[in-house]
Amino acid sequence: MNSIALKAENINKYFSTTENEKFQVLKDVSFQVNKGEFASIIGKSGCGKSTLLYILSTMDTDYEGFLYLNEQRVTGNSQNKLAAFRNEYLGFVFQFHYLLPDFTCLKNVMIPALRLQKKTREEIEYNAYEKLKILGLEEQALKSASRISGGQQQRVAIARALINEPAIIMGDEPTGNLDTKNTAIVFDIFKQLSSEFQKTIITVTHDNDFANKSDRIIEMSDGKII
Ligand SMILES: Nc1ncnc2c1ncn2[C@@H]1O[C@H](COP(=O)(O)OP(=O)(O)OP(=O)(O)O)[C@@H](O)[C@H]1O
Repeated sequence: MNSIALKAENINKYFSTTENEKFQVLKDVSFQVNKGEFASIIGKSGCGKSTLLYILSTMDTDYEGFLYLNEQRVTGNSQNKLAAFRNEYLGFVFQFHYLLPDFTCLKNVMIPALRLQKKTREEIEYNAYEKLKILGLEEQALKSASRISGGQQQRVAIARALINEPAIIMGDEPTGNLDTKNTAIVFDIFKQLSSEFQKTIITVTHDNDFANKSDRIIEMSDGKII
């Protein structure tokens, strides 16, 4: 049987509008994603995708319902415990790469591992090179992040998301800023990460072609999964 990487159980989320009114943005959202599955969350603007991803990423803890990641219940854990959990199990790729422009690509990839302080600097450097190699960027390793193309920058950001060997990679419009060619490259990387390396990928996207090619589409409408 497939093991479950992520399970959302009856998630409700409200935002306060005025003093006495609440607006329900997520309505009884339940679904699960298996280990190694590549899932895309789609739906019209304003349907609640980013709000959901923010909860799934453990960054937002103000919701009703339960969230399980890597077969552990994370709902109700302290902020410190959640931060440690994120460092160990989750990798993030955003629409904008947020690389440090004056640092080399290699250093950018190393930063999350240096912060974790679990390996020696030499080991981390070796691992960062390996990640850049998987992404076809060994020749860019020693260039500053500001001196490579947009597509390459996004691949460095993916390498950085992989450095701590997360079980789950979450993407918020990871191809939103890329042209067709680079979108296809990023798609193929995610596909490879899921099929070859058993990483679970959960990504919000506006790109229906991208979503259609992924293993699984989670479609939302007006705060619900449809
Ligand atoms: N902090 C907030 N306070 C109040 N309402 C919010 C807040 N954040 C989001 N909303 C509302 O919740 C709804 C869902 O927003 P969300 O950003 O999750 O949608 P989305 O599907 O990700 O949209 P998009 O595709 O445009 O990014 C929207 O109506 C939005 O206006």
